[in-house]
Amino acid sequence: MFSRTRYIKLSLTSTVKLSSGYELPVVGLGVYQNNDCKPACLAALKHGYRHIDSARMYRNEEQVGHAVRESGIPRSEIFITSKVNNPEHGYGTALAAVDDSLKKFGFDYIDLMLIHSPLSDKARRLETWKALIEAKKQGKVRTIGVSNYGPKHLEEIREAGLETPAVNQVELHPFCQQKEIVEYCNKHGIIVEAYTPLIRGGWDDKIVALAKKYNKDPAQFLVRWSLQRGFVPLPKSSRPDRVVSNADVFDFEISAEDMDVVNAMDRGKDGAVTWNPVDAP
Ligand SMILES: NC(=O)C1=CN([C@@H]2O[C@H](COP(=O)(O)OP(=O)(O)OC[C@H]3O[C@@H](n4cnc5c(N)ncnc54)[C@H](OP(=O)(O)O)[C@@H]3O)[C@@H](O)[C@H]2O)C=CC1
Ligand SMILES: O=C(O)C(=O)[C@@H](O)[C@H](O)C(=O)CO
Repeated sequence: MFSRTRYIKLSLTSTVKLSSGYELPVVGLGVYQNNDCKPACLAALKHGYRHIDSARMYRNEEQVGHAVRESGIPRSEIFITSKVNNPEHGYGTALAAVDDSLKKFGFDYIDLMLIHSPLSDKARRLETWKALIEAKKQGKVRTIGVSNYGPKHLEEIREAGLETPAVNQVELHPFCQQKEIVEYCNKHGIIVEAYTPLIRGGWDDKIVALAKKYNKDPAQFLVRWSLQRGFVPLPKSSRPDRVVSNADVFDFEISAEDMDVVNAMDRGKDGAVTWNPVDAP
C-alpha cells in the first residue's frame, strides 16, 4: 500500500516494486477490445504512460510492439504485460504461448506474463504456472503472475510449494472491491492490479458528484481512488484524448472522508460488470 505521503507525490512514471525485483509503473493503459490499439498506445507513451496491459486474447500484441518501437522510447523503460489465454492452459501449451507472444510483440522478453484466468482445473492451472516459472528461468519473461485468481487458486500454488505470483489482476472498482482477494494479496506480498477501473463507464450520480467536488471527471476520480487504495489501475480507452485525460490524476487528493464514502459503495460480487471468474472451481 502507498503511504499518504508517498502517493501524493506519485506520477505516471512512479512504480511499485514487484517480488521479482522489477518495477511496475502505477498506472497501465488497458487495450482490451482495441484491435487497432497503436494510436492509443502511442498517445499514452507520448503522454508519459510506461505500462501497457495486453493479452493473447486481445489479439493486438503486434500493434503494441509496433507502438513501442515507434515511440522511440527505450524498450527497457516500458513495461508490457500479456496473458496466457484460457484454452492454452497446460505446460507445453503455455510455454508455446510465451514464445508466440514474444514473436508477435517482436520483443526478446515480456515484462509480465499472467495466467489470464483460473478457468480450467487445478491440475492444468498448476502446470501452466510451472511453465511460467520455466519461462522466467529462461529469461523470456521477467515477472510472472495471475489474473482473476481467488484465494482458493492462490492457495493451490502455495500448497504446491511453488513460487508466489508477483501480481494478481482482478476486476476492482468501487462497486466490486474484492475484499478477500485484496486481503490475501496484501498478506502475501502480491501486487493487486485493478482491471475495469472505470466500471466500463457504468458509474453512478454519486461518483459524478464526488468527482465534480475535485473538478475532475468520473474517470479521473476512479483512477485516483484506485491509486489511493494502493492498487495499480489499468484504465482503457481507444481515444487518445481520453487516454491522456484518464491519467490526469496527480494534482489532487481524495480526502479520507470521501475515500470512506467510496469504500462504502462495495456491492461485492453483484457489483462486477465483467466475467469476474474468481470463484471458478
Ligand atoms: N484480466 C482480465 O480478465 C481483464 C483485464 N482487463 C484489462 O483492464 C483494462 C480496463 O478494463 P476495461 O474492461 O477495458 O474497462 P474500463 O473500466 O477501463 O472502461 C473502458 C470503457 O470506458 C470508456 N471510457 C474510457 N475513458 C473514458 C472517459 N474518460 N469517459 C467516458 N468513458 C470512458 C471506454 O470507451 P472508449 O474506448 O471509447 O474511450 C470503454 O468503453 C482492459 O482494457 C484490459 O487491459 C479488463 C477486463 C478483464
Ligand atoms: O479483458 C479481458 O482480459 C477479459 O478477459 C474480459 O474482458 C472478459 O472476457 C470479459 O470481461 C467479458 O465481459
